[in-house]
Amino acid sequence: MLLTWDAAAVRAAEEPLLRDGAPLMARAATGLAHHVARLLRGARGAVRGAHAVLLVGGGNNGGDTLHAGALLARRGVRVTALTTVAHPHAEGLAALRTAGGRVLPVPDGDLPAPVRDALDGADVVLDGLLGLGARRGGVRGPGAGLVAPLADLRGRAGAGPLVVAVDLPSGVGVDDGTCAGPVPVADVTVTFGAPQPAHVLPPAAGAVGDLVVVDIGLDLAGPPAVARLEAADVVDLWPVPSASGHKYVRGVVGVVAGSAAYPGAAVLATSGALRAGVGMVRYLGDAPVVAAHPEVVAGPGRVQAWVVGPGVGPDDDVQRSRARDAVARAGSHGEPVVVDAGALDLLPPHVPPHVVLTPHAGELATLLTARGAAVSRADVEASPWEHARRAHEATGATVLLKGPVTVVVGPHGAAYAQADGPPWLATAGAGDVLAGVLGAVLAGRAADVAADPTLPAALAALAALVHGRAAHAANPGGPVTASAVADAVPATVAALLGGTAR
Ligand SMILES: NC(=O)C1=CN([C@@H]2O[C@H](COP(=O)(O)OP(=O)(O)OC[C@H]3O[C@@H](n4cnc5c(N)ncnc54)[C@H](O)[C@@H]3O)[C@@H](O)[C@H]2O)[C@@H](O)CC1
Ligand SMILES: [K+]
Repeated sequence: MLLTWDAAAVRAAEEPLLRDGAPLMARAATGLAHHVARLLRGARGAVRGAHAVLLVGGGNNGGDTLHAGALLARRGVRVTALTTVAHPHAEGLAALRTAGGRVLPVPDGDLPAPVRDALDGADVVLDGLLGLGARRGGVRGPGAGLVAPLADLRGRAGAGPLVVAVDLPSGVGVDDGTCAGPVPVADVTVTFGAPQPAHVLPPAAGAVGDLVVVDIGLDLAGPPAVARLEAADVVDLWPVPSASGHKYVRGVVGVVAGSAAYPGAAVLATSGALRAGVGMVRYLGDAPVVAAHPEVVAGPGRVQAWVVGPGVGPDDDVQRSRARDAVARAGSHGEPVVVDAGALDLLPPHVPPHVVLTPHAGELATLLTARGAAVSRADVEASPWEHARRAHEATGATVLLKGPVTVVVGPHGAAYAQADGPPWLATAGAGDVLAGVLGAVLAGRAADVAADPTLPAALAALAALVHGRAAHAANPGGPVTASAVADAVPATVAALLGGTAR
């Protein structure tokens, strides 16, 4: 599991070490220079003779970058520092100059020709404008003028420089993953001590690239902020049937899905549940689910978890009433419920955390707006983490917000950000499959869910992980259909449980 700590926790961990005189900046710069050299060797076969351009801001992030530049210069790299403040880190600047690095001040406004030429000729650009000290609003001042030219250079297919973010892509909201202004997009981010929420939360996570953590000796004592489940975590969470387990012990999922307009949603949600290895699926509705899946039992009966809402239309009073009943039962009897799509407007004022909402950004905006906050889809997309949290706080439910990075928020600080699926996964019906997979894992672990209010969040992240990986497996590198994603779930689970996955 990848754990992150917020800026205050990282600073608190640094503080006693700095008081004792531990050379944290030297450790950070040494690790940074090591990874930049490794990347240069990989990209061009040699470190010596490469051209590194440093984007230098006014704080210690710029200091790390200048010191790393000095180390690279000593290894034969031609280093140019583009300084965006009048007084960059003094020691770092002196070290770079002593090592033979060149320094070019960047003014406000148009970039002078030598600055443009330096960027044009760079093999690697180190983004050291802002790190932990970034205040909300993106990069301001002369540094902001470097972001667009850098993006243009990266756009040159195969010919642009490698971009390495120092600690964080400059200007991201460290604790909430927002990008309120222009942010340089990195190929690799080298962070120090511990990852932070912005490394995993959208939209900032999209600017991080590959994440490398350099150990500078921090002891992160407090609770982590946002987690990301990895392949190795699946075996601890997935409901694996015991040899003696019968179908009721393995979990029965009740599905309330589909309507005349969207019968396919019911088939896909049911596919997701079946392929994830549930004991049995009971289907309530008129869609041709049993024809598609003969193993499904039509009609009511005992279930361990519900999936309600996929393809349920706003005028379908019968399905809506069934969905409403399932959500109400979750409050009184404790069966977990996945509430998706057409059932999201049926929530009572407050529900327990084993009610898991699975909206996309537009649906979350509608849900929050219905509860008195004027929120647009764009607001949610700009700050998915904040809005998922608000939805959890407003409803009590565990919230899984779908997107390129799926964010999950539950009670007691349970929080996950999963980036497992390819962009191809943004396809009709994929969300129905996810709802089914999540219903299956909730049913399979219903007894544990009753005992641990944070478990639904972990299981929601688990379902997102498996769903995303199934999309990769369905057609590596190419388009997928929702049905193909569902079909890939059993082998994906087997690989993850068998330890054959990466
Ligand atoms: N504290 C420590 O001992 C360590 C810090 N390290 C580095 O230090 C960084 C944090 O350093 P700082 O606290 O100096 O902060 P930063 O270097 O992130 O930035 C602070 C500076 O940026 C300015 N600034 C803030 N928001 C801005 C914006 N939106 N646009 C333009 N300028 C803005 C501030 O006025 C200040 O001058 C970490 O990210 C890491 O790279 C590492 O050297 C490891 C050890
Ligand atoms: K940075």
